[in-house]
This record gives sequence, structure tokens and C-alpha cells, in this order.
Amino acid sequence: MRALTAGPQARIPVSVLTGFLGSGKTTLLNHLVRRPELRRALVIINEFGAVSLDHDLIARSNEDMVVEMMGGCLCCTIRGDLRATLRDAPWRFAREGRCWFDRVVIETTGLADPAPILHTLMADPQLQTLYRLDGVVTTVDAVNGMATMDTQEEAVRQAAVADRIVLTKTDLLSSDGQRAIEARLRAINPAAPVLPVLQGAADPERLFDAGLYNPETKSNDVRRWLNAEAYDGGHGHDHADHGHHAHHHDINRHDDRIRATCLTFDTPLRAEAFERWIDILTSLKGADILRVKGIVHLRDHTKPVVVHGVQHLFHPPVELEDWPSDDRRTRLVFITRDITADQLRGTLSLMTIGLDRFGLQGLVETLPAPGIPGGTMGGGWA
Ligand SMILES: Nc1nc2c(ncn2[C@@H]2O[C@H](COP(=O)(O)OP(=O)(O)OP(=O)(O)O)[C@@H](O)[C@H]2O)c(=O)[nH]1
Repeated sequence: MRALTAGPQARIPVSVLTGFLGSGKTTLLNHLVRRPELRRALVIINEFGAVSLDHDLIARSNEDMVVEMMGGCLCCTIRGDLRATLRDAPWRFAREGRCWFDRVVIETTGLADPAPILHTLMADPQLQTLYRLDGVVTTVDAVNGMATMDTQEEAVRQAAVADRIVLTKTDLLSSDGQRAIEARLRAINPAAPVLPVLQGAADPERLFDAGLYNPETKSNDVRRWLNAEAYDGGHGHDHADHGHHAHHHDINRHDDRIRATCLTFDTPLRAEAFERWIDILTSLKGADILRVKGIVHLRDHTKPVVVHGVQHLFHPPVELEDWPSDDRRTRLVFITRDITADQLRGTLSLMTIGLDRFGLQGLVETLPAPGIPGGTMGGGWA
């Protein structure tokens, strides 16, 4: 992790629109680009294959607004193209010498893993001065979604990393069917609201400015962004709700591999020890940490710090002006693959058995050791 950095900058928000093949991404985008809120949005469409069908389907009066990247998938072969496109865009689409667009929406192919796209946005220093990641919007087909998630792990990952899930084609489904898929999506990703949308008619306000914390807006949004409450499941002491009970009977389901866990620390953490823990965790398990979001109370810091990571990459932490509520606990939300809540906790309890060589003992001082009366795991963190 890099040194803590503060400093709001007016950067252009970028939203990633993903979702499995045929799940309704283009239909949604087609509706959104007609809305006045997206009048000045630059839309980047990635299609896999030679025929540019999506491009034709997007109705825009001004062709400047759609940039297409063909001949490969954004998440693999043409990542460099995405970087170059985003770097050049403010100049390429300048009007009267000024950047013309105020938002970017990237539509991925139906088979894309959004993580590498998020990495491109988070890791490139030049892009970071121009853009900020707003969030991930994932479309899920209400009719085919169940079967798709059973057979396609990508579809589960796309839902797992979403900040907003758009449930399409609910007109073709019974209300029981809709409830079932909503329950499954909530189990995969408890924090992301599931918004049923017919024929793409979504309200942009509910999809955008809803993802990654925006330092240019009020800190209250952090609560909405983190939505740690969604993980509590109303179980009082059982903080480590892993949002993941629905399908234990069928071990072959891909969503059995994906878990959402919220770790809560009651006492402030030592900054270096916290950073080291995150570094170790991400270097050992990075590929399976699909997403991490959190608000952190560091010892000797009165202000909270917001962290955000995708796999092994962390966005530079941002110090907030103020706590979003009276709750001053550190809350970290993890979406993982093949890492259970217990294993996550286990990486923390390593620190309590003297792994001084990792320099982690400092964090232990701030945590009640597991199993000590009055300082059980549940008391210190969960
Ligand atoms: N009945 C119904 N059909 C819908 C709805 N939303 C989208 N569709 C249809 O679903 C089909 C696929 O929608 P697209 O928007 O092309 O899906 P996509 O995700 O862009 O598809 P790919 O580009 O193949 O990944 C189209 O025929 C849409 O008209 C909906 O709410 N109800």
C-alpha cells in the first residue's frame, strides 16, 4: 500500500458496465445515453468479434461519444488499448481546447472479468490524475441468470464485484423466480443493491456516483458505499456474516467459492501493521481477493481512512475529513474466492502467535488476543 494521501481532485468518474452475454448491457446503455444526466458521457464499448453490432445499437446523435475497441477483450488482449484510449480521450474529444466529457462508461464484453479493467484504472499513474473509478454496474438476466451462474464462474464474479446489480427481464419471470435469484445475488454480494429494471429503463442516479468513495462529495457517501450493515445480518454478536448460506447442498455451484465477509475491529489499528497485513494478504492470496472496501480507524489518527482494493492492487487510501457516523470501528468488507471467513480471521490470528518477523506484533497490541477472557475474537473483531 502506498503512503496515505488525501486531497480531493476533480477527476472524471469512470463506471464499468459488465454482465454476462445477453444479460441486457446494451439495452441498458441505450436507455442511459438518452438521459440528460449522461449527455456528456464518453461511452467505450468493447466487443469481441468482427461485427460491431453493439455500436449500431447505441443510439447517439454524436458519433464522438462512442469509442469502440475491437478485436479482443478489454480484460486481456487489449488492455493496453484501453489505457491508451483513456489517456488520449480528453484531447481526442476536446472541444475548444477543453475536455468535453464529464463521465466515462465502459461496457465490457459479456465474458470479461472486470478485475483487470479496474486494475488499469487504479494502477496507471497518468490515468489516476485524470479519472477516478466510480463503480461497477453488473446486469444479471433474471431468467437465465441462475443457470448461467451454475455453469459460468465469470458470471458469479461479475455479480460479486458489483456496486450495483441490475436485474433484467423480470417481466419474463414469476415473482417466486425473481425472489430466488435476488436471494442468490444477495448471498453472493450482500452490499450491492439489486435493482429490477425493465427494458433498460434505469434511473442513472441509482447506478452512478454510487460506487467507489468520491472524495469530492460528502463523507456520508462512505456509508452507502461500504454498506457494512448489509453483512451483519442482524445477528448481534455474530459480526462475521459471510452472506453465504443459500446453496450449501450443492458443492459444485460456483457461488460456493465466492464469499462476502465483513471484519470489524473495535480498537484502532497501528498503521504500519495494518498496511503490512494487507500487503501479506494480497501477496499471498491476491488473486482470490476479488474486492476489498473499508473504513479504517488508525491509532493516533482522529480521521478515518478509506481503503479500496481489487485483487493485489490497492487504490491509494484516502483520509476523510470526518467520520460518516458515530461508529468509529474499522470495518473491512471482503469479497473472496476460496477463502472462508475463518481463513481470513486466521491470517489475523497469525499475528497473535508471534510472527514478529512480519512485523505484525504491533497490530496485536491493538487487538484482544483470541480466547482470552474478556477479549475473545468476537469482542475484538469478527
Ligand atoms: N423481455 C425483456 N427482454 C429484455 C430486457 N432487457 C433486455 N432484453 C432483451 O435481451 C436481449 C439481450 O439484450 P442486450 O442488451 O443485447 O444484452 P447484452 O448484455 O448487451 O448482450 P451481449 O452484447 O451479447 O453481451 C435483447 O433481445 C433485449 O431486447 C427486459 O427487461 N425484458
